[in-house]
Amino acid sequence: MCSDAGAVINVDGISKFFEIYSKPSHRLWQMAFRGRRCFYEPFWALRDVSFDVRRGECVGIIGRNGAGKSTLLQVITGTLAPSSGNVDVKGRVAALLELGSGFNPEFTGRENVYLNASILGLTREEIDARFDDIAAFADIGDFIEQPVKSYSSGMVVRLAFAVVAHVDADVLIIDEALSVGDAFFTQKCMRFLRRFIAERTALFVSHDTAAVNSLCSRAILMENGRIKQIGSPKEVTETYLKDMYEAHQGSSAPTDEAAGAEVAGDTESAAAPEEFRDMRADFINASNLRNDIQVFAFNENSEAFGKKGATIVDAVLLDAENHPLNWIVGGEPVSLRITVQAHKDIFGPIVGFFCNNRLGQQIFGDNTFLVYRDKPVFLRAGQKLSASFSFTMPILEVGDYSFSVAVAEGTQEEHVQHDWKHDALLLRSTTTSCHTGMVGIPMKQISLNVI
Ligand SMILES: Nc1ncnc2c1ncn2[C@@H]1O[C@H](COP(=O)(O)OP(=O)(O)OP(=O)(O)O)[C@@H](O)[C@H]1O
Repeated sequence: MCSDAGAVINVDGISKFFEIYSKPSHRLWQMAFRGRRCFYEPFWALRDVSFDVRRGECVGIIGRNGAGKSTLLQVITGTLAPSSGNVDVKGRVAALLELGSGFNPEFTGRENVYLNASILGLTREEIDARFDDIAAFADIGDFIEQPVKSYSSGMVVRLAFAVVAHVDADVLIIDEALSVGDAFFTQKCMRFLRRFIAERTALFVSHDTAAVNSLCSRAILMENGRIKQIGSPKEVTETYLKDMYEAHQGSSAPTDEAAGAEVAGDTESAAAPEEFRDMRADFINASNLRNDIQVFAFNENSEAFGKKGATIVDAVLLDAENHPLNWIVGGEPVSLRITVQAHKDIFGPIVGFFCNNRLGQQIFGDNTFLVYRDKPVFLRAGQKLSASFSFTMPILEVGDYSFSVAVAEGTQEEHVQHDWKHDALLLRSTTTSCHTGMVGIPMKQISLNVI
């Protein structure tokens, strides 16, 4: 293939086979015969794979289990030699491949930071200067002084990501690492990745089509060791989902039909509910499709920015009687109460929130500005203010979510941000009826009419 002169990564006709032996003894024979006879069957994990990645691109690689994604990344990072073809990568490459594969389990976190960062090209002085930032990013407390073998998988990925985020890499290669961390950490990584790929280059393997669509500028679909499609993330993830759907179609169909039959029952009587409520709510909430959402306590130490003329001291979800909730159900009414402490006089406070999914995509949010536009509130230093938002909780897909909360002063267009707390309130959706789109909207009415 003709390579692109501006490419940071050039993958040119890569093929890779693994030697598959039917008996362990054949491996010994193979060594003894030194290639004069062949005792293995070649298994082609990659066949004639070619593509370029330019600076400023983030390319997502998706495909079913065994499609060859990890093998491809290992060939690109140089941990695996290709059987044929060439790879050329310009600049410093930092990779997060198999979980913790770069760590020595007997060494402490601190020792592994020094080991890994020096392998990635930093001098001892550079690592000394960055160590505190790396430890703060990993946020694993005193575990940094413990051997890595005592870490949970989440801690390993935190430390590994913290190292690669601080080595001034030109190219970042990530293999599914983000699926291991918790929601706070995933969002911190996402914020870092967005900044990183604005200027540099990343390759990102994932089964998560939302992550690929959110982060990547291009995507590659792998199938049986070959490239099936290269294109926009949207096009490529659509093909991937279509392939997955076709492969699994048989098994999921009866469940959908069962739910549909119940719902379609009596559309006339359910046509005009007195309150806004999904017409299927009773059926859904009595089944394992109920959208159970665990609510964690307000995290006052979450990452924050702002001038701190006022700070947010609490955020809580409440029921209709103003009782704090640690469990809510998607599709049901709920209130979010945000409490602000003023440290100076604030004229015209605006309090708002965003609900983010685990990729940091803002899926919904609101603020108090429009309601108080013509009657701004005056808050004196030392006073507290409570802002309340009552709404119907959308139905969330299974996964981790967070509320970011903020207080500003001024107008929608021109304001001073006093306190923006990322991920102040964590939610975990454990079961759901929502499998398409970013959230499910409760449906007031659904009907079928033969006309
Ligand atoms: N060392 C090895 N020896 C033999 N076969 C291997 C080896 N490593 C990978 N394979 C095979 O190569 C194929 C591609 O594997 P690879 O791990 O690259 O797939 P993948 O797309 O990353 O899959 P997954 O999504 O499950 O991680 C698989 O069929 C796998 O079994």
